Amino acid sequence: MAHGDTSGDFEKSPGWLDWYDGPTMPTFALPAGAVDAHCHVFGPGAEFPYAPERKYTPCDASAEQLFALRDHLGFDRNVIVQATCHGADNRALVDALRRSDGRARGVATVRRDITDEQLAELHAAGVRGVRFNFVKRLVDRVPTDSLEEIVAKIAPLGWHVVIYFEAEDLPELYDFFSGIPTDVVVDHMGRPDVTKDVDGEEFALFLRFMRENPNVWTKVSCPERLSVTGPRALDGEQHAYTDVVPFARRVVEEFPDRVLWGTDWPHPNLKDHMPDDGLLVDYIPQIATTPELQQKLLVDNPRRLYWAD
Ligand SMILES: O=C(O)c1cc(C(=O)O)oc(=O)c1
Repeated sequence: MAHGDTSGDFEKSPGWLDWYDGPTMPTFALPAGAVDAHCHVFGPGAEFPYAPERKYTPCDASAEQLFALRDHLGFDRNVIVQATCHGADNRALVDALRRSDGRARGVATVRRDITDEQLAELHAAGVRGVRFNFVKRLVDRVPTDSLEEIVAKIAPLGWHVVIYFEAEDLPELYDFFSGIPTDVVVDHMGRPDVTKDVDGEEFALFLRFMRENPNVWTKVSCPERLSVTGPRALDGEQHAYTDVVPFARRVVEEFPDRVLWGTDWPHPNLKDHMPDDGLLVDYIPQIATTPELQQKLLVDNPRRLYWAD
């Protein structure tokens, strides 16, 4: 079956862009032990059905395909994040973790009625966090009292909370986020609008959020999602997404010990192009400009958060 097919009874959402087949070999040599700290598996749908409440149906993207990409790009490990198309059914994630020989950790999505036994099973598989999603096109909003109940259950395991939201929603969510007692990891820098000034009010609020809350980390990932003017990581482009660079570089330089990076493979819901993941790796030295910063971003930080034990 071609990689873009979706199996089982599933048909991809109209306009779906499949992940890039045959990525180039990156020019940037990743440091030994580098972690791709944000990626997903999708299905395969015939084995691990997509959730009824999903807002999109992707192409399949299996654990084997993810691990092949890991090896091709030169990563040592993955952090696999539960994608919203699987809802709170973590079977595909758990299966991928179990096949990884300890080289993958996971972030799950759970409901408030999750039991301690189920959490222990997820922990044994390699899950180390839960994801709370506030992006309206991806999920229906879960009330904060449910989320607080989940935090109380996962905190004793030493897990953290991954949050995904858009910059315009940070003012409303600021106090709730600041009250989370565990480590917190923000997906994709809180999705700044990069057409705005990096010194402007919107990004200043995000930087203040990180400054005021030393338990907050962020992924400086997804330039391909945030970029408006590009250029795109395609056709050999070594300096892609220059409009996102000032934002990511600012965060890496101010918070070098609380940043992570991931490919976001297989890049759900991109509308205008699918990046060449090899060239996406070549974006990294634009935002982490010294070997010391690269070592923290790609090796030391993710290992501290996900492989402390
Ligand atoms: O922006 C997105 O569409 C997106 C979706 C998901 C997901 O569906 O889980 O995850 C991401 O990291 C990004």
